[in-house]
Amino acid sequence: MTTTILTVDHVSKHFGHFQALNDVTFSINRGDIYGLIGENGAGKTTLMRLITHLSPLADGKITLLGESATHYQQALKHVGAVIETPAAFKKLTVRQNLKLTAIQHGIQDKHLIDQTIDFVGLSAKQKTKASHLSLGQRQRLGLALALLPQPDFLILDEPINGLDPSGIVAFRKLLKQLNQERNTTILISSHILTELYQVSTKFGFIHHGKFIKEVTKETLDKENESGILLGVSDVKLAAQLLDNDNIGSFTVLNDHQILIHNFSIDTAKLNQTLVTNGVAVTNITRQEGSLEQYYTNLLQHQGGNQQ
Ligand SMILES: Nc1ncnc2c1ncn2[C@@H]1O[C@H](COP(=O)(O)OP(=O)(O)OP(=O)(O)O)[C@@H](O)[C@H]1O
Repeated sequence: MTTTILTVDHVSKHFGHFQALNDVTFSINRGDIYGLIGENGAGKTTLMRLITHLSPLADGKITLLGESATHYQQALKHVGAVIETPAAFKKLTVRQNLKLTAIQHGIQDKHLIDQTIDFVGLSAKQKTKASHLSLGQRQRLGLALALLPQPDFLILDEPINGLDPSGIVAFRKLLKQLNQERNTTILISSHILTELYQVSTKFGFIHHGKFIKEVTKETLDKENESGILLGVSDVKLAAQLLDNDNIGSFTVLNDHQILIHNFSIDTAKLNQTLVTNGVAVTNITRQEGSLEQYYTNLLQHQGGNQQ
């Protein structure tokens, strides 16, 4: 059963005469890692600020963990967020910042502080004041503060900014780990689309304040013609064998090629099945279309990216 964590229903936001969000409607299911994509000024941060009540909601409705009105604040206790500058106290050390957050959330378990510092890779810096941390380390501290209360839903606005390449890899692992081991649902925005592609299960696109498209990673891969490209001597027989093997969705591209819309198949096993049944396999390769390309095409259909 899918549970909806967040529903944004016909939400608009004005700053004076300027409309930053225009009738935005979408929802996020439990377990999703939802990548939010849009140009500078598209409205991503504004949307995240509305969800977390950092900015007042005037038009539309937002339902968080089933709550939209009086108990919204209660629901927010299950949300961790890093939006814009992480909210650490500069004069306090890493550890003191976490202690303070623990007190604010009534967290008694002292090990949780150690675990969280370790989890974000700041053990060596736990006695360092927040003001003396590098940009990437401050990002990690912000994440630690958001993670400490073990939220069900994590909202991250451009969290990869300022991380070095190994930091980005560690961060990706960390998000996947949170999602898989703690079933944490994540809403994340980033302009680094290659990275966003690697972590997200679904993508939402915002353009000039409008929510223009939502696509699952699976559909995106299909539309991008991404998957395992199989070169075979007999496509008809190969297709039958793939069906018998319940390999999942695939497309016969031409007389010699089949595209399997699933990167996680066991290619060695597949090769063996085909060869044993008399199908010569000429090649098995990964074919990847990019999220960047998909986004560029989407913007072209929106009539370019003029302001
Ligand atoms: N407090 C404010 N007052 C006036 N305009 C605002 C305010 N906050 C945001 N805006 C405007 O709303 C629009 C959306 O801004 P927002 O920060 O949500 O964009 P974004 O998608 O997060 O962009 P970026 O990728 O650059 O971070 C921008 O044009 C911005 O100038």
